Amino acid sequence: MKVAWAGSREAFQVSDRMAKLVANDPVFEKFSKPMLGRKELFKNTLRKAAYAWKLINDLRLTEEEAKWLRHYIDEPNYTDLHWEMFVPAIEGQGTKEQKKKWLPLAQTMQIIGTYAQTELGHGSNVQGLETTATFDRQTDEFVMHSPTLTSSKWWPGGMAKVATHAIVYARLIIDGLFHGVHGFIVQLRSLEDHSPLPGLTLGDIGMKFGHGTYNTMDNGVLRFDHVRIPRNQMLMRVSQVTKEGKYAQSDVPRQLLYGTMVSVRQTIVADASKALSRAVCIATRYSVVRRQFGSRNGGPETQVIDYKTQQSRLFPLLASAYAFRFVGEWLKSLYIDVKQRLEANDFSTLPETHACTAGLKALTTAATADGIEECRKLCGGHGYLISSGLPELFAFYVPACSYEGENVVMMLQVARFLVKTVSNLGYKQPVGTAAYLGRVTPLLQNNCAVQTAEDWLNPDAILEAFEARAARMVIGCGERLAMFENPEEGFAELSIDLVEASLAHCQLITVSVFIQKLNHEIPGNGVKRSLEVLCYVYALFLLHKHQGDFLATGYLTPKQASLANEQLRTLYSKVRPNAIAFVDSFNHMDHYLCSVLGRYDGNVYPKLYEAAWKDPLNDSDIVDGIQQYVQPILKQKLHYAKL
Ligand SMILES: CC/C=C\C/C=C\C/C=C\C/C=C\CC/C=C/C(=O)SCCNC(=O)CCNC(=O)[C@H](O)C(C)(C)COP(=O)(O)OP(=O)(O)OC[C@H]1O[C@@H](n2cnc3c(N)ncnc32)[C@H](O)[C@@H]1OP(=O)(O)O
Ligand SMILES: Cc1cc2nc3c(=O)[nH]c(=O)nc-3n(C[C@H](O)[C@H](O)[C@H](O)COP(=O)(O)OP(=O)(O)OC[C@H]3O[C@@H](n4cnc5c(N)ncnc54)[C@H](O)[C@@H]3O)c2cc1C
Repeated sequence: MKVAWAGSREAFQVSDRMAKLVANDPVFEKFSKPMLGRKELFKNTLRKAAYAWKLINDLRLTEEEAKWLRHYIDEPNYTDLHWEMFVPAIEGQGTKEQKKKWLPLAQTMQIIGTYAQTELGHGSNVQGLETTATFDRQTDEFVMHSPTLTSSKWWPGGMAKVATHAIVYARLIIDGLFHGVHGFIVQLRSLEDHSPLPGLTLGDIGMKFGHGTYNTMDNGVLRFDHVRIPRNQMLMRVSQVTKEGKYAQSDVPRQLLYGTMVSVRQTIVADASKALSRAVCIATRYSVVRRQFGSRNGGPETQVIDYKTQQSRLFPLLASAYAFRFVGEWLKSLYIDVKQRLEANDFSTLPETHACTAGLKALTTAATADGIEECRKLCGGHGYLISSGLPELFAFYVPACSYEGENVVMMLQVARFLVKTVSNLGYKQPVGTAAYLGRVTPLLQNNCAVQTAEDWLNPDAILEAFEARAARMVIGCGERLAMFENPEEGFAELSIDLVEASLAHCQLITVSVFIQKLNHEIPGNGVKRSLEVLCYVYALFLLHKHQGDFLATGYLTPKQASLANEQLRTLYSKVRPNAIAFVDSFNHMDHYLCSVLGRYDGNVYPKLYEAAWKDPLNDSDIVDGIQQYVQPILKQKLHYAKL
C-alpha cells in the first residue's frame, strides 16, 4: 500500500529517504516553533533554508529529492516562491535569451526571486492590476510605477525581507496606450548589501492567521516610484516590445501569461493529499487510542474509532486523501503533457488543463481545509492543543483556498469552459475530461438501474451516476443561459448554479480517476481490494452528501439514494480493520506529523503530559504578573463585601 500511495517503489524510496534525513537532523527540530516570537521564528526559518540548500549541494540531491527535502522541513519560506513560481515564470514566459541569462542565476540561487502579482486592491482580477510599466523609447527602458495606494504589491512571499528579484505583473503602456498586463523581471535588492534599490519601498504585511506556520514567511508590500528597468527585462515569449516601441504579439496565446498559475495549481492539487493524509493519520491513530464509554463488567471502554458516527466522519476523509493523491498524480501527468506541447507551440489542450487545474485546486483545497478541521474535532478537546499538530496544520493549509486563485473564482473558470464546451456541441466533439458531454442523449434519458445496495458496488453504476448528474447540471445551465440576451449577464445571474455544476464536473473527475487507478496500476490483489473499498466509500459519500443534486436532476429515485447510503454504512465496517494500515501507508514520520496524538507508538497520554510541562508558563510556579496583578486582588478589602 505504501508503494500504491507513493506511486512507485522508486518514488517511495526517494520520499522515505528524505523524510528520514530531515527527521534525524536536529537542525530541523520544530516542536519548539510555537513558542518563538516572529523575529526568532523568521530567523530560524532562514537558518533552516540555508542549511537545506547546503545539504542539497553537498549531497548532490536531485530536483525530486530537493523537493521532498523542502516538503519535510515543513516551513513555508522564500524558497517556495523562488522554485515554484519565479523559476517557472521565467521558464514558461521568457524568450530563449532571457532563459539563458536568468535561469542559471536562479537555479544556483545567485539571485532569489518571488512572484509579485497581487496588489492591495486586486488579486483575483488580474486585468484590474494598477502597477504601470511605461516604455521610455529614449532610454530603452520601462518605468515601473505604483500610481495609487491600491496598486501597492501586497502578499508576495519572500518579498518583504529576502527576495533580490521579482516577476512583477504590470500594465504595459506605450505612447499612452495600454497593452494589458505583462510580467517584468525587476531587481529589488542590492546583491552586495541586500538593501532595497532606490525608488522601492519594501516591507512585511504583518502577522497572519495561526502562529508558527505561515508567519515563517515574509509576505511583502512593494511600491515603485518611477523605477527604471532595461527593456529586455519584460518577459517576451507572449508579446514583444521593440526598441522602437512597437508592440507585437507572437502566435503564443495571451493566456500563457497565466501559465505559472497553472503550474502551481497543479502542485497544490498534488499537495492537498499530503495535508489531508497528515490530519487523517493523526485523527485515526488517536481514535484507536482514545476510549470513552461502553465498559462492560469493568473491561476496557470502547475505542472511539468503533463508534459508527466517528467512522462516518473519519473514513470519508481517509478515502478522500487517497482520491486526492491519485487525482494529483493524474493531473501531474496531464500537466507534463501540456508543458511539452506548449514548448512545441501546441496550445490545443491548454483550456482543458486550465479548467482541470483551476477546478481541482478549488475542490481539493476546500475539502482538505474542511477535513483538517473535522479531524481536529474528531480528536475532541485534545485536538485544540497545539501539541496535537492540528491547529497549526489548519492555519498553514487554509489560505490555499484563497491563494493561487480564490476557490469560487476558480470554479467560475471551470464553468466558462463547460459552457463553451456545451455551446460547441453541434460541431465539436468534446474530449478528455469533458468527453461525457458528447454522450448527453443517453445521460439525459437513461435513469439509474440500481435495485439493491450491492448493485452500488459497481464502478460502471457509480460512473454513470456521476456523469449523468454533472451532464444534467451543466446542460441545464446551458439551456437557461441561452435564454439571456446578454451572455455575461446570464453568466452572472446563474453563477451559483454554475459553480455547483462545476463542482459536479470536478467530482466526476476525481471519482473516475480513482476508478481508472484501480483498473490499471495497483500492485497486489490485497492492496487492490482494500483500495476498492475506499473508492466506493469516496464515491458513495459524495453521492450521499450531494444527493439533492442526484435527486433533483431525476437520475436517482429516493430509494436508490438510500440504498447507496445503506451500502456506504456497510463499507465503513470493511474499512475499520485496515484503518491503521491505511494511515501507516502514508509513511508519515512522527517528526513530520509533529503531533502527540498521532504518534506511531500510540503512547499518547504520557507524552501529552510531558509536552504540557514544556510550556514556558510551567517554568516556575509563580510567574511574572501574579504578584503585580493577582495578589492585590486577593489581598484587597472588598467594598462590596456586604452585597
Ligand atoms: C507553502 C505553501 C504550501 C503549500 C502549497 C503547496 C504547493 C504550492 C507551492 C508553492 C506556492 C507557495 C505558496 C503559495 C503562494 C501563492 C501565490 C499566489 O497566490 S500568486 C497569485 C495568484 N493569483 C491568482 O491566481 C489570480 C486569479 N485570477 C486569474 O487567474 C484571472 O484573473 C482569471 C482567470 C480569474 C480571469 O482572467 P481574465 O483574463 O481577466 O479573464 P477571462 O476569464 O476572460 O479569461 C480569458 C481567457 O483566458 C482563460 N484563462 C484564464 N486563466 C488561464 C490560465 N491560467 N491558463 C489558460 N487559460 C486561462 C479563460 O478561461 C478565458 O478563456 P476563454 O476566452 O473563455 O476561452
Ligand atoms: C498566504 C498567501 C500567500 C500569497 N502569496 C502570494 C504571492 O506570493 N504572490 C502573489 O502575487 N499573491 C499572493 N497571494 C495573494 C492571492 O493570490 C490572492 O489573495 C488570491 O488570488 C485571492 O485574491 P483576492 O485576495 O483579491 O480575493 P478577492 O477576489 O477579493 O476575494 C474576495 C471574495 O470575493 C469573491 N469574488 C471575487 N471575484 C469574484 C467573481 N468574479 N465572482 C464571484 N465572486 C467573486 C471571492 O469568491 C471571495 O469570496 C497570497 C495570498 C495568501 C493568503
